[in-house]
Amino acid sequence: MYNGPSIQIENVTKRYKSAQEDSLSRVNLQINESDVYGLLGPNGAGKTTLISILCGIIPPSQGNIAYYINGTEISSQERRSRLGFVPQEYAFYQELTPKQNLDYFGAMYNLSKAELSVRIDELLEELGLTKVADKEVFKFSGGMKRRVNLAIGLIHKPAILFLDEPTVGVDVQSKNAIIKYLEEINKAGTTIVYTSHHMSEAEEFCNRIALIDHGKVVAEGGMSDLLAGNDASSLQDLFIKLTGEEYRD
Ligand SMILES: Nc1ncnc2c1ncn2[C@@H]1O[C@H](COP(=O)(O)OP(=O)(O)OP(=O)(O)O)[C@@H](O)[C@H]1O
Repeated sequence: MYNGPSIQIENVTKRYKSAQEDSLSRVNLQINESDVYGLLGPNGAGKTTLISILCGIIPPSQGNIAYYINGTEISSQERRSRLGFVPQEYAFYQELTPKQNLDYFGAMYNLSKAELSVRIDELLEELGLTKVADKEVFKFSGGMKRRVNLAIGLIHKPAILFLDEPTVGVDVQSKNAIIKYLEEINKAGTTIVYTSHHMSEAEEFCNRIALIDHGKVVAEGGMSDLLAGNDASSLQDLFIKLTGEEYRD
C-alpha cells in the first residue's frame, strides 16, 4: 500500500487576535497516509488550535499546509470533500434523530439521495446506532452522542479524518467501540489525526505522535522509538518527562 505523505505542515504559527503570545509557533510535521497520528500535550498546549487549522476551520497566521492522496496534492476546492472533522463539542441537532442529522449533514456534500441513504444505514449499523436511528438525540447517553458525532464527520467518507478528543466523557464500551471502528477505517486507508488526554488509549491507538507544549513540538516520531529513545516505560511516563509535573490550569 502507498504510504507517502498525507499532510505536510510547514512553519505553522498562530497568534489569535488580541493575544500577546503565539498559540502555535513554527510547527513542522509530516503525517503519512497510513498513520494514526496523535497530537498530545497538556491543557492549553495548542492541540485544538493545530487540529482546527489542519481541518480548515481557522487560518494559520503564518505557514503552509499541503494535503496529498496517493501522492497527488489535493486542491483547496477538493479539501472540503476529502477532509473530515469530528469536533470536541457535539456538532449535531439534539432535537433531531441520528438519521435526520445524518440526512441534514450529508446533504451538504454532493451525494445522491440513494448514495446517502446507503451510507447512513451503513454508518448507523457500524456504530451500533441502528436501533435508535429514529429517536431524538437529546435522549442519548454520552457514548451514543459521541458515536453520532463520529458518524457525522464520516458521512462523506473522508480520506483524512481529524478528531478532537473523540472519546471524552464516554464509558468503556463506547470508547472501545469508537477506537475499534477508527482502527478499521485506518486499515482500510483513512489517515487519522487525533487529540486525546487518555495516555493509555493514545499509546495503543497511535503509531506516531507529536508532543506539543506551549505551542511548540517538543517531541515527534514513532511511538516505540520515542519511548525507547527517552527511556520511558509508557506514554504517560514520556509525557511527564518532557512536559513536567506542574499543573497547567
Ligand atoms: N479563540 C482564542 N482566542 C485567544 N486565545 C485562544 C483562543 N483559543 C485558544 N486560545 C489560547 O491558545 C492556547 C492553546 O489553546 P488550545 O485550545 O489550542 O489548547 P489545547 O492543547 O487544545 O488545550 P486543552 O487540552 O485544554 O483542550 C491557550 O493559551 C488558549 O488560551
